[in-house]
Amino acid sequence: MKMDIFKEMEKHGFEQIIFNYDKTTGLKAIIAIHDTTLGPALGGCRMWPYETEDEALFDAMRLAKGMTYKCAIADTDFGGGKTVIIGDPKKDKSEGLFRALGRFVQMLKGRYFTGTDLGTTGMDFVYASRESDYMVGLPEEYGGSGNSAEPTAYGVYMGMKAACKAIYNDDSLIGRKIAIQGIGKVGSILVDFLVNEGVKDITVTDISEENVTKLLQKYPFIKAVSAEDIYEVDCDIFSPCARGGIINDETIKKLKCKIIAGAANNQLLEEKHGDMLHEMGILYAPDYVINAGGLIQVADELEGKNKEKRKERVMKKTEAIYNILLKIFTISREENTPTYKVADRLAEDRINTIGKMKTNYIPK
Ligand SMILES: NC(=O)c1ccc[n+]([C@@H]2O[C@H](COP(=O)([O-])OP(=O)(O)OC[C@H]3O[C@@H](n4cnc5c(N)ncnc54)[C@H](O)[C@@H]3O)[C@@H](O)[C@H]2O)c1
Repeated sequence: MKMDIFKEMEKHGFEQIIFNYDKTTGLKAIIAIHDTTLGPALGGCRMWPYETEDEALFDAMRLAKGMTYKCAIADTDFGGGKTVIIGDPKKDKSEGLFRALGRFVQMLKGRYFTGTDLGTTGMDFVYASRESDYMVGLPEEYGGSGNSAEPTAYGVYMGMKAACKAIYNDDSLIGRKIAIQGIGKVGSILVDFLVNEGVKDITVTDISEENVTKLLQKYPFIKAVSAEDIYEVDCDIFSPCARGGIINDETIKKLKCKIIAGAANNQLLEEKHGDMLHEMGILYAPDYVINAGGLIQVADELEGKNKEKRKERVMKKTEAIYNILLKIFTISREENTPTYKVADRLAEDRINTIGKMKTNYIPK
């Protein structure tokens, strides 16, 4: 069935969707701009061999809307946007393709900033930045803020502490049992933070044996289980740091944790799974709140403040995830409402308040 684009835009409050085709390179890219009430739209560029155009458009829209909420709750002055390139990142990349993308983004004159996401790398955007002033998250040697995994992992670590504060009235993680799904860029740094605090009972899984071996060489006391067994690990905190959609009808029955706090985007397959977690008494740290560390770094890069102090400043801002989550957990308990719904409401409240405030007339 073909998607009714304007109906979907109306339903989800979209401002603009741009279809970009470059005759020379064959670039096919969709830029979705969801909401720019707080400021220019911000959101990465994904490259994926989508089977249909509808699938690509749906992904761009879903991710762009998610960015609006993420930017709002993380206290940044940016809106939500996303780009998807239809193509195979292993075969279809070229200098021309990304420079063509850069030119299309440049045409938007700063309404939208983009950078890496699934299937794209910092170097792709070094090409794009030759044609555009609106690329972010470039490698540090090219003046960008570089890898965002560290602030993301730090935010997840702070989020775990906030969740323990809410449940045990103690934010120390020492003595807690923690199970981590995915020990890639974010998961492996998260382990460093945990070990550094003194957490001993850590169980991990990864479909990459190489990643598991590397981590166990570094920390021989860590346990590893198969990818299927991670859900059933008896733990205080389950931390999804691999892929989305992993809280679903199948896995939810297996969970033995009290808290879900991880970096993966779109952890709930459907909203109903957030309701189910709430009913089961499992405290869910909404994904776009707890994993906002990377976004906070990119937003800081765009604000263009003193580069030398960037890391310090970004980590400090990321620490605020602790307080935002505590607020969400408190409201959720007081109003008996699932945490994901509370997070959405707080994000919408901020957009509405700042949006209305901006209507006050200032003479030129
Ligand atoms: N990197 C960031 O700054 C950032 C920011 C926000 C959100 N995220 C999200 O966090 C998650 C992790 O990001 P990353 O940068 O560490 O990615 P990554 O690709 O470096 O790591 C993901 C790891 O998960 C493993 N994995 C994949 N499927 C698995 C499965 N079914 N079971 C077990 N392991 C599996 C992979 O082998 C890999 O090691 C992703 O969902 C990403 O979208 C990342």
